[in-house]
Amino acid sequence: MAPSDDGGHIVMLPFMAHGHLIPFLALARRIQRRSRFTITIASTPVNVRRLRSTAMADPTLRAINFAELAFDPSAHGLPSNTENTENMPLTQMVDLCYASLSLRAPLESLVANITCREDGRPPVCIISDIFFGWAADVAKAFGTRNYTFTTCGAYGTSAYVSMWLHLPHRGMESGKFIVPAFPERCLFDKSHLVAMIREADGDDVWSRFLRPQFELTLNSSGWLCNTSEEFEPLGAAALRNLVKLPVWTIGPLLPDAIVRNDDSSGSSTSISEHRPGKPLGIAPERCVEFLDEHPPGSVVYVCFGSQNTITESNMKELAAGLEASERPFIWVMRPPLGFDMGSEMRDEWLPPGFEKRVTRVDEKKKKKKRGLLVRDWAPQLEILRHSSTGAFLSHCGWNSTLESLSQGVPIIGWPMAGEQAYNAKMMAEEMGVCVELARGAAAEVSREEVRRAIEAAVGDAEGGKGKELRERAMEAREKIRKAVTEGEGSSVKAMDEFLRNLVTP
Ligand SMILES: O=c1ccn([C@@H]2O[C@H](COP(=O)(O)OP(=O)(O)O[C@H]3O[C@H](CO)[C@@H](O)[C@H](O)[C@H]3O)[C@@H](O)[C@H]2O)c(=O)[nH]1
Repeated sequence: MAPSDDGGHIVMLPFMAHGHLIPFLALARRIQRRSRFTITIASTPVNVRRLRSTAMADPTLRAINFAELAFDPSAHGLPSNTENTENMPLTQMVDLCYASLSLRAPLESLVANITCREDGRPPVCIISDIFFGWAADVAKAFGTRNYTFTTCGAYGTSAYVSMWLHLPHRGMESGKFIVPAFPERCLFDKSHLVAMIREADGDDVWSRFLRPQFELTLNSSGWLCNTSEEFEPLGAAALRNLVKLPVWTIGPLLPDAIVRNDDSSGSSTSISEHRPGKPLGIAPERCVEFLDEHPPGSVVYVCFGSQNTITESNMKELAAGLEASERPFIWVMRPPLGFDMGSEMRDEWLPPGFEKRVTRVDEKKKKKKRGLLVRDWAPQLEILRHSSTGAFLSHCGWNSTLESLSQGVPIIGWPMAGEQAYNAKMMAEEMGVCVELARGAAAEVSREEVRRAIEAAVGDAEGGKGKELRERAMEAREKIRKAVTEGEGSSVKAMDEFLRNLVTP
């Protein structure tokens, strides 16, 4: 436990995306458990409503306060109620980023109210997302501190932020390049860059939003990162090198049930409601039932996070590759790129007869169902913690990465956006826990490549990578568990140090 504090107030400001809201909630829970601070998470009305309903259902979150910050999407060219990146095309995402700048005035009012309510004492600090660098100015104006929390890993964050701060990469002749803050041996490749950064020149829409925000985060009093020292030694060093501020590696912020040293494959409803305020596309029990029918380490889980999808032609090839692999699988499906991601799936997006073939049970031949198709949202944690799950075909979002490796499940990487390609690079080069299938949502993937990647991850062929990948993934799992072990874990100590620092004048 951290030293006793005087029960001040912490205000948290997550970016409006599930991949950010989820770790912010987890951070709030962790701080609350280890201190007496009052915590208020501030966000737009739709997001607050969802967060509240999650907190109501979870006793460990009940004491957390939520504050609505007034937000008018239509004033920024967004459809009404569009307050989250979920199912949002990239073209709208930039609008949401610019629109988020309008949260400054409501945040100032909130901080002023808290200050007034607490006899002129401002909040102890504002913990804000890396996309909200402006919160450092708000904190300063109220005579309090600001800490930046990156919901991504240290390696991925350092590469992402450093590349935006050191533009341009446009017209780069050679494929390989060094990224400031990283050692020379750690060369990056042009193919790691998503289009928006490859094409950025400092004066494009993304540069004009991201660069000032990242520069402002460097004025905060320190950074928190959702990782641990032993899990990402190179990334942690790179992040300190880049931001030149104190960095507390307080992660992975995962539910206790998933990190606990518990090898049982049973289901748990307590960890399934993972998307604030939205229902699951399938009951966790059905996934567990499917997984129970297959041998340990045999099932491939396919899911691309909360906001990514693939092209229609890749969807067909992925389906054909999964079929050709002859391995059992669970696939979380969303409409392909170019279609409304929140709409119903259509048969025409898959090879003819695919669903029927893979979900058929042949009683005579005693053949089990090969595939479980989940619409929109799966109970990912339950699936990953089941001993039958053998590999995760993932977009390499940081939460998915941590969730998978915390269970010793190796990754078949298909990074698509943000810092995902850097996560995949680190997992392949530094950790040896990932085979990369493709880079970019629009990369053309063939069924044979899919089949081979699956075989490399779950197959046992002599000379294949499977065994080594699984061993490395188990090593990663141990590092994660060690970091969050009460009393001795590096992340537990880092959290206590951070909390101690908050009460130090
Ligand atoms: O069917 C699903 C799909 C997702 N999830 C959960 O949703 C989260 C998804 O997070 P993540 O894997 O990080 O993916 P994104 O939603 O794409 O996350 C965004 O935020 C991350 C950092 O916070 C970044 O690493 C990513 O690049 C960025 O896209 C995870 O907790 C998953 O368990 C489910 O429970 N069921």
